[in-house]
Amino acid sequence: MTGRFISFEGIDGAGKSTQIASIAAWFRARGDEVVLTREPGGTALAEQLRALVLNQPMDALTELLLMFAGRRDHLQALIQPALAAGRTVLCDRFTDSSFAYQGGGRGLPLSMLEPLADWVQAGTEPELTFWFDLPPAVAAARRAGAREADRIEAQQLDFFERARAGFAARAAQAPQRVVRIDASLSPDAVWQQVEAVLAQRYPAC
Ligand SMILES: Nc1ncnc2c1ncn2[C@@H]1O[C@H](COP(=O)(O)OP(=O)(O)OP(=O)(O)O)[C@@H](O)[C@H]1O
Ligand SMILES: Cc1cn([C@H]2C[C@H](O)[C@@H](COP(=O)(O)O)O2)c(=O)[nH]c1=O
Repeated sequence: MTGRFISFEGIDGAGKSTQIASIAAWFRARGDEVVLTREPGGTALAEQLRALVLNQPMDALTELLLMFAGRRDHLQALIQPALAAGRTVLCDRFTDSSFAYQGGGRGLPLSMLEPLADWVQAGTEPELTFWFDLPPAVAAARRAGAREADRIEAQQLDFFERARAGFAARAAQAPQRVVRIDASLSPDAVWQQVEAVLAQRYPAC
């Protein structure tokens, strides 16, 4: 793997999408070729799975399997070829979201998630993950002003509390990879934190 693989995580409404455009611009200014992508989704097949998983009723295990099925296609068809070509892949959500939402939120056991992550990723892991962290009530207020809720966004606050705890557990397990950003601040203050991490991790040559 020669390119950079960076992921962005957090509960719905944390402000990931708002920051990713600036992050893409930061890497492009350094001369990187940037690929912006997302999960669930990122390929034609995975986008079809996204439409199903965000809108159709299903049980938690089906939801988990569809997330990982889409991830497999996304890795094979888009992420791994882009990394092999030396590109910088910026991915709005990746496997940490499965641990937070299907593990924490839905309560599926880690013993179910861990082997799936191993099989599907086969060693491909983000080198850096920004975790945009904020209280679920603040995120819910932001979402309410922005758009209509999908099947997962329509969950109650306690679901997002468990998902937030799931992200915290992932950050504690991988402190070198996962950087917590205080996402409750203004967009400018959030950007200052992100930019400081980028400047420290990727100093100018
Ligand atoms: N730091 C911020 N302070 C206040 N509002 C914000 C901030 N960042 C983003 N917002 C607003 O909150 C809403 C959600 O932001 P955004 O879509 O970036 O979140 P997200 O993490 O990408 O959400 P999702 O994961 O559900 O797609 C938008 O209306 C956006 O303008
Ligand atoms: C990758 C992934 C995502 N989810 C959830 C998290 C969000 O509620 C939606 C995606 O919506 P977004 O607006 O694009 O953030 O999917 C999940 O539950 N499990 C996953 O693995």
